[in-house]
Amino acid sequence: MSEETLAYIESVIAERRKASPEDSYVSSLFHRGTAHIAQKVGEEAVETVIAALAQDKKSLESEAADLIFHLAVLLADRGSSFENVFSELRRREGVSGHAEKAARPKS
Ligand SMILES: N=c1c2ncn([C@@H]3O[C@H](COP(=O)(O)OP(=O)(O)OP(=O)(O)O)[C@@H](O)[C@H]3O)c2ncn1[C@@H]1O[C@H](COP(=O)(O)O)[C@@H](O)[C@H]1O
Repeated sequence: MSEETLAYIESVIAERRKASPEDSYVSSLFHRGTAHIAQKVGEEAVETVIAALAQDKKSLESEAADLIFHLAVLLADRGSSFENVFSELRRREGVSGHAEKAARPKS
């Protein structure tokens, strides 16, 4: 999924949240609130893991699409966007995950 596709999905979500919840699944998610949207992200993540472990590539791709879609709704609900997520990923470029974890403040 390219950045262009994610930007398109975000624009569809911004438009559809103005519709009535009866007509639009996107709008119904916003109306049910952050906790419900977050729960949907969790459910789709679990369904993605199950599809991966079942070694079913088509289901994995379908569940991953559901996961990314619901994550886009959650980011919008919290006033954020994939652009901010991409910035964070770009900030991490060139830093090994092992080195980054070792540099985290100890809790
Ligand atoms: N990309 C998506 C998309 N991906 C997944 N889904 C929906 O996400 C839901 C996930 O299925 P689930 O079985 O987990 O959900 P559910 O159990 O029916 O829901 P709950 O009863 O648990 O709340 C399904 O209703 C899917 O249709 C999506 N719904 C909408 N979009 C995009 O948003 C656009 C606008 O949609 P509407 O707002 O519905 O017009 C669409 O044209 C698409 O581009």
